[in-house]
Amino acid sequence: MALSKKAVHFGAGNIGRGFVGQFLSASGYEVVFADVDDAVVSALHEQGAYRVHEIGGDSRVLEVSGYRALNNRRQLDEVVAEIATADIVTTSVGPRVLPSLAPALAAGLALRAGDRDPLVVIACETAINASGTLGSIVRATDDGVNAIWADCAIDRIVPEQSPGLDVTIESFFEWLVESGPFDGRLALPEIHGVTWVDDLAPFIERKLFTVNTAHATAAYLGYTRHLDSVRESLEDPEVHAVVAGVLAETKSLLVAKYGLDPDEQQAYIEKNLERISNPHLPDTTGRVGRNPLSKISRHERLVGPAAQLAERGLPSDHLVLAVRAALDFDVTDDVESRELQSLLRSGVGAPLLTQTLTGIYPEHPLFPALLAVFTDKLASLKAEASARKTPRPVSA
Ligand SMILES: NC(=O)c1ccc[n+]([C@@H]2O[C@H](COP(=O)([O-])OP(=O)(O)OC[C@H]3O[C@@H](n4cnc5c(N)ncnc54)[C@H](O)[C@@H]3O)[C@@H](O)[C@H]2O)c1
Ligand SMILES: O=P(O)(O)OC[C@@H](O)[C@@H](O)[C@H](O)[C@H](O)CO
Repeated sequence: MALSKKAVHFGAGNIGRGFVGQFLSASGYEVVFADVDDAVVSALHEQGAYRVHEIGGDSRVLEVSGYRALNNRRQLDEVVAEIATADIVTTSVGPRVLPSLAPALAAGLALRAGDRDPLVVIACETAINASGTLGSIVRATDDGVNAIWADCAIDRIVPEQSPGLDVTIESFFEWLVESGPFDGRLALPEIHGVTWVDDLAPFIERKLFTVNTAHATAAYLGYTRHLDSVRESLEDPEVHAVVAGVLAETKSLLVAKYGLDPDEQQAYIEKNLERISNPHLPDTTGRVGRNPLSKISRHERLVGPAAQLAERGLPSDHLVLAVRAALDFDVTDDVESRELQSLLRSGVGAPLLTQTLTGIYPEHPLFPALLAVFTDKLASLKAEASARKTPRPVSA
């Protein structure tokens, strides 16, 4: 049976195959995956189906089939043509890659027939204002594009996977999409699992500053203790205390900023601590700590809440400790980790590194604490280097 609705999904990775693609397919969309990884695209094409294993209270296995798959580097024209006739475009490529999708979207929108409904674009990344940012890049080339850019908060833990297309995923999910941008131009699309909200800001900050702040803190502190899994990391009493500390700090921010009920936020914290230490879903400090440069940037899960707390005169010491631990993250197959480690060893001083990497400048109340963190890291690198140079005494 031909499906009448079409979705193009960029990024057929963990969240793309395991969550967004599966939900769109279950909602009656023909899904066209677009990815730059030849192996993933070929496997999707050749296998024609894959399975999603949901682990948790209601464990079950779901099969996804009936999709198509294209390589948006090698088959760009075909992807552009698919966008021109799609109802919806979703993404899960990572916030740093997201802007690079703008030319394909702009080209697809330029080809779109004038009488078609607006294209709905939902960037499903862990980032604030991801769809809006993508929209502003596309609109900078053509302000008249016929599209609705709807931001979302997407929450579901998909750890590193075994080779192959199947995805093992927690059964819990939350996918909140803002309804405001539709503004009477188009009925809200029927997508299984989506909750439409008028004001996304409190939800996205609550998710990013609770789930992802706790996750990143456990990952970075665990990594410095040579622990491989987030669960093991949370079992370490010192790490647990810092994670509890960051959660208390972000709670005080969320309560002050959005008037959240403190007991409800505490219940949300407890539920998420259980989720991130789920024994059935082993997650690694390497995956959760990936892209440390992004994670210590100005509006992200560590510096973002710490800066807002400092502006309100509230403490953020635990968040600052997590930033310090992030500077130790040194994983060779993570590009940002290599970039971070080389910047820390480049001879640039602590004040400039603090400003460039965190986006916090000397006039900001958080600056002294972050400067102390970078100063401490540079001092420890210097001490390590001089220990390597000092010849060991010859034993008698
Ligand atoms: N894994 C999770 O628990 C989870 C949960 C919620 C949200 N997210 C968010 O989803 C996004 C992706 O995370 P993931 O865990 O699925 O990562 P992933 O690495 O498993 O998947 C990313 C996919 O994007 C593809 N890709 C990279 N550049 C591309 C490009 N230019 N065009 C098309 N495809 C491209 C990669 O080949 C890969 O298949 C991130 O923003 C992440 O924060 C992840
Ligand atoms: O995807 P990242 O790198 O932004 O963050 C790593 C994890 O915290 C993240 O993937 C969570 O598992 C996810 O955000 C849960 O919804």
